[in-house]
Amino acid sequence: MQRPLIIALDFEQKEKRQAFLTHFKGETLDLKIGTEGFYREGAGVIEELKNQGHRIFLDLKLHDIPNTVKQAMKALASLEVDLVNVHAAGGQKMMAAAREGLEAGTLAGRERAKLIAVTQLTSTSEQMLSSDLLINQPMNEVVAHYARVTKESGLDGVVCSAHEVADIHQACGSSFLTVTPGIRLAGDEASDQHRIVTPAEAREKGSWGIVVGRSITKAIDPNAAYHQVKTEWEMNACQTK
Ligand SMILES: O=c1ccn([C@@H]2O[C@H](COP(=O)(O)O)[C@@H](O)[C@H]2O)c(=O)[nH]1
Repeated sequence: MQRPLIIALDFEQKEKRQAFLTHFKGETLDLKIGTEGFYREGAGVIEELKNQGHRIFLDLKLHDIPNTVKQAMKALASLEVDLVNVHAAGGQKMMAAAREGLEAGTLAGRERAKLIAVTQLTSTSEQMLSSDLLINQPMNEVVAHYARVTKESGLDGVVCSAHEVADIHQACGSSFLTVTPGIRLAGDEASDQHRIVTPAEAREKGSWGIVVGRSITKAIDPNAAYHQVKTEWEMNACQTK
């Protein structure tokens, strides 16, 4: 994956996911399978999408004791996806164990999947951080701290909102990966997301990759919406060169 625009394939039925992809015949995509799709369809969905040539972010956000996460990552490594993740809230030992498991499960001669950690969900607001999680620090400082711990644990990057990318780059260096969901085309509903930006803003703020679900999957013309997002995301890149 190179500065990917990742489509979140969140559908309540396999048939709906498959119908959605008919809008993209002949295009190679960066796709995200999350808990909804993986719990329903199992590993078969990964195989199907890989056979079609797509690159995969398996977004299961593992969060458990270190040994359990290590063994789960070892098992997930056999799926040979491109990007996997854990929750940074699991702590340094858990994240280091995730990396060990991923390395142990990656076949010799194959490239290890990139491993990233969720800092604070993009559906979490500053107010929720303090009232629900009892974290009484500003969001950008909390996210930058989680990113620092993630880097010290040997991971490749984090999931965050684009609003925190500058602070993460300052704390961890600009080559540390920042994958940012919470992307909306101008005028689209935020729904359950709180820390949102447009694709152009994400690029301006320095996101490495963006994750886009409903702005594309719920669009009347998903292919047109995808290319609108892609143009905003890439056009900006040319301007900032
Ligand atoms: O902090 C996070 C981590 C993961 N996600 C996932 O990204 C997509 C976003 O979907 P939209 O429809 O564009 O809101 C979804 O699959 C989440 O599970 C996130 O939003 N925030």
